[in-house]
Amino acid sequence: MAAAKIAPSMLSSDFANLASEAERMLRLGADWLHMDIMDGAYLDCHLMVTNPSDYVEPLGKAGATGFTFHIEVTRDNWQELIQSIKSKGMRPGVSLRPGTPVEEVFPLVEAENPVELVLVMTVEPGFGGQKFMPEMMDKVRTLRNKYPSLDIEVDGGLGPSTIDVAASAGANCIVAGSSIFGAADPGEVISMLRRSVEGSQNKN
Ligand SMILES: O=C(CO)[C@@H](O)[C@H](O)COP(=O)(O)O
Repeated sequence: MAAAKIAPSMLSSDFANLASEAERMLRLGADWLHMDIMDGAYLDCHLMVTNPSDYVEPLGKAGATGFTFHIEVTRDNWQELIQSIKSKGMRPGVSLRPGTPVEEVFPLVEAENPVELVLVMTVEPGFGGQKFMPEMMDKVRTLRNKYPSLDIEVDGGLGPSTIDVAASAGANCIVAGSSIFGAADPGEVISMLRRSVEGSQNKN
């Protein structure tokens, strides 16, 4: 079973106090800190850059543990990219925009040198505070049925009112920005997201 991972999106944090915001989230129980990286050229990319391979070395040096690129910009070079991400000691992941069919990521999960996480975007990438797209749950269900132990992440509009739908579809890694950073008690939201994922897993 893929373990629950709650990842506050630092895009919603106070950028003037990034270090203390990161420490606060970890203290409140976050598993990962979700960082969105964009160069302004390819705003639909989650590692929102035209050439994700340019960022492997610097992110590896900076101590990143996970590197998730978008399938839409790597259709021709994902094999080399996965290889180089792993060579820097990071976990490779692939993300897909709402309009991209889920089948496009199957080869990357089934490759000899596979990705270890699939990030299903539940909003168009770009900024926090957008509305969750429940229709993306078909992708999550398809992935969970096909790959029982895969890390499946969802990002965009996740919070107390949408988590049960995502968790019951099979998502185990939850990125949440405004619902955590905007809450009176962010620690309680982190715990609540985790309870929902673990509760859904225990039912199955
Ligand atoms: O990648 C993105 C947006 O592109 C996300 O990580 C958002 O930052 C999530 O924010 P909320 O929808 O949870 O407010």
